[in-house]
Amino acid sequence: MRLPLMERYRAHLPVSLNTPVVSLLEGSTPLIPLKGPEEARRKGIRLYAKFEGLNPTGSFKDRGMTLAVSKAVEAGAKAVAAASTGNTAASAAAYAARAGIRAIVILPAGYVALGKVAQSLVHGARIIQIEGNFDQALALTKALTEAYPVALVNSLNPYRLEGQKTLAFEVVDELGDAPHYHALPVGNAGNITAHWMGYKEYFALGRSTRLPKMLGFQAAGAAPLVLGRPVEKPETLATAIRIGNPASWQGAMRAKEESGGLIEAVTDEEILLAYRYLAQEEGIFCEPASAAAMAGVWKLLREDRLDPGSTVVLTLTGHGLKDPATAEKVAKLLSPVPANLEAVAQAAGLV
Ligand SMILES: Cc1ncc(COP(=O)(O)O)c(/C=C/C(=O)C(=O)O)c1O
Repeated sequence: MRLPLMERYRAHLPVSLNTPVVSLLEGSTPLIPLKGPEEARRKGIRLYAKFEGLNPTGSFKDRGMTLAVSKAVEAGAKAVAAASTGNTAASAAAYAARAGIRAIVILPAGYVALGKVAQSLVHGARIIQIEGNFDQALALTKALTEAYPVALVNSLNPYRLEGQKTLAFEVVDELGDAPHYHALPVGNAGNITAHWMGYKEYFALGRSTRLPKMLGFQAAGAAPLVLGRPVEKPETLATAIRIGNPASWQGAMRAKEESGGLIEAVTDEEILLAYRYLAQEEGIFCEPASAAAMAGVWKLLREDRLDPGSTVVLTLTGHGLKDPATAEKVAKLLSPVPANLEAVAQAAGLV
């Protein structure tokens, strides 16, 4: 029987018997062994995809939201608010509906993928689109929750990171140890901060014999952590990580430095190649931002920067259905054909 995430890892979370469990049975996502590109196979490097697109709202955000909304309800909140590039909004909308409280989401107009807007709409969230980017949306949301009785559920809320650290627990529980490397995309940087928290906690408990090197990847047009300064006008087709001034900047730096890892940039072209590889060679449909992890690992493999025989886990953070428009950038839909066998066989390339 599948457990709510908060029950599976209750001993490691800031909850008590007074904490309601607002859950959609999130977590326990599959760790899928990849065939891996030739550059990995010839060095005996094993790749695994932690597919977070199979969470209830289709992204890793559910791990943090189950805890943040549960703790907000425990504190008597009647509404939660989040700025979002889309997935935090979708998750906040779903968990607020689950809890019977209101969700207010502030989105950068024109830069949120269709699937995520649909989710926030259908769950009944109050959607406010601003004429600005995510960083401005976050500043406004912080101001709103300071001025009115609304709980902030962005990753500035520590309960979000506490929930998201459970991904590391699941990887160690399943592999029997931590991987040598853990790769993931980085936008607002809550997730890399939370992954590192989880790995350190489990290592301190003796549940693993090693700590992984954290490999964070940003889109080249939205790479403040790579440049070492905020990016005023971040641009990338991976709209989930189109963020110029990460709220968890320090957490990301700690994860990189303490783990001996790295945070580097990948281009939109490399992201699309990885996005297509995962879908067409591995059968995994993730959203573009998630593919940045694959693009980054591929780059390190080409540059011979990963140890032979090592194990690499990639967090694929969101499902590809979130952003159907991007699918058309890697595959073209053929025009309709007459409804007869000859035309169909010809279009199928069989004659
Ligand atoms: C699919 C996907 N992949 C990667 C990230 C980056 O994680 P962080 O580095 O913890 O921000 C996001 C983040 C989305 C939001 O920040 C939001 O939804 O507001 C995402 O949706």
